[in-house]
Amino acid sequence: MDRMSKDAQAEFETCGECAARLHHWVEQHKKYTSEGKCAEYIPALRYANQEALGVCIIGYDGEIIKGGEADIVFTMQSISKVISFMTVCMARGISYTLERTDVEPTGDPYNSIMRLELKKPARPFNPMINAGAITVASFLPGGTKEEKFAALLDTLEKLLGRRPTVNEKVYTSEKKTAHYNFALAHFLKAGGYLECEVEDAIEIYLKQCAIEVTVEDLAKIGLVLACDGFHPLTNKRLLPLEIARLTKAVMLTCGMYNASGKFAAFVGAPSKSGVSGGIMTAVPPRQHKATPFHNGCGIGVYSPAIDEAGNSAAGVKLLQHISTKWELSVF
Ligand SMILES: NC(=O)CC[C@H](N)C(=O)O
Repeated sequence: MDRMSKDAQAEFETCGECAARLHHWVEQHKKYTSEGKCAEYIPALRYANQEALGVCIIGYDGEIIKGGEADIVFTMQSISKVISFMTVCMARGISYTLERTDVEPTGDPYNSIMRLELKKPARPFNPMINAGAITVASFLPGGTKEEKFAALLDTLEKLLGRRPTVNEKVYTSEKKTAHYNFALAHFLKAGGYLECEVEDAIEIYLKQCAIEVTVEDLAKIGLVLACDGFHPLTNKRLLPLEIARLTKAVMLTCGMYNASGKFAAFVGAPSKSGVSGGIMTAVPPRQHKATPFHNGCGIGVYSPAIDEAGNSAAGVKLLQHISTKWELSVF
């Protein structure tokens, strides 16, 4: 018999009830946007609506629910690191990729340069921090920066069913102020961890950060990861099983930067955030058959006011609430 507590049974809801509940939770959590601030170091991001909060959940059977400002288009920023990592793993193999970036959490801010100096050889700690992501971007398959970036778009097109666009304004605005990222790239180049020139690696990396998505797009990718790379609605395998698993492990341990431990403890689902305020979450199937989305789901959240670690302030709080109520934790 399923492990079905009375509480869990009481929580059983139809999709319509879930949607109503989600809508209510979004309204309740809007107040937490005041605990964060829009990223200002990328000039174009500071004009986002600081009070926005939107969410989309897509379940295994294609059921989709949304709440709040769910139609806003925003840039992926660091969430794109998941896509580039998977693309390089698929094109070049897992061991080749892991020789160039480890999968260990750092506990440092995402743009920290410190460990590239402290450890020799200066292999980046993981692909979810900027150092690792710039290395990974340089190793995307292709002989030119255009081919490399196209390879990343190919993966996204497979996952989303459309080829996403780049927000040129965000890209050029970040490029002007990307001093940290250039510094990281020079260190990486000196240590032999870039396949292309510094300028090209930064161009690919910043362009991937400026790819435009919605919360529904993030939920779609989250769902495929939740299902170990298999798309439950089209019955197609989009990512190899071992790459989907590896990616989820890296998301869980490193995806929320130096708040990854707390996020694992209180939300407990592989997730990746970006400084524009997006969070992509993959919720694998769970034992508690009486809870909504127990067959797994993908979640996309957007709320641009971010906390000190660079994670969406209200987004994290909302995910924590949903996880507690619907038992989303993998632990
Ligand atoms: N945390 C993030 O989303 C960082 C991405 C951003 N483009 C940067 O490199 O700084």
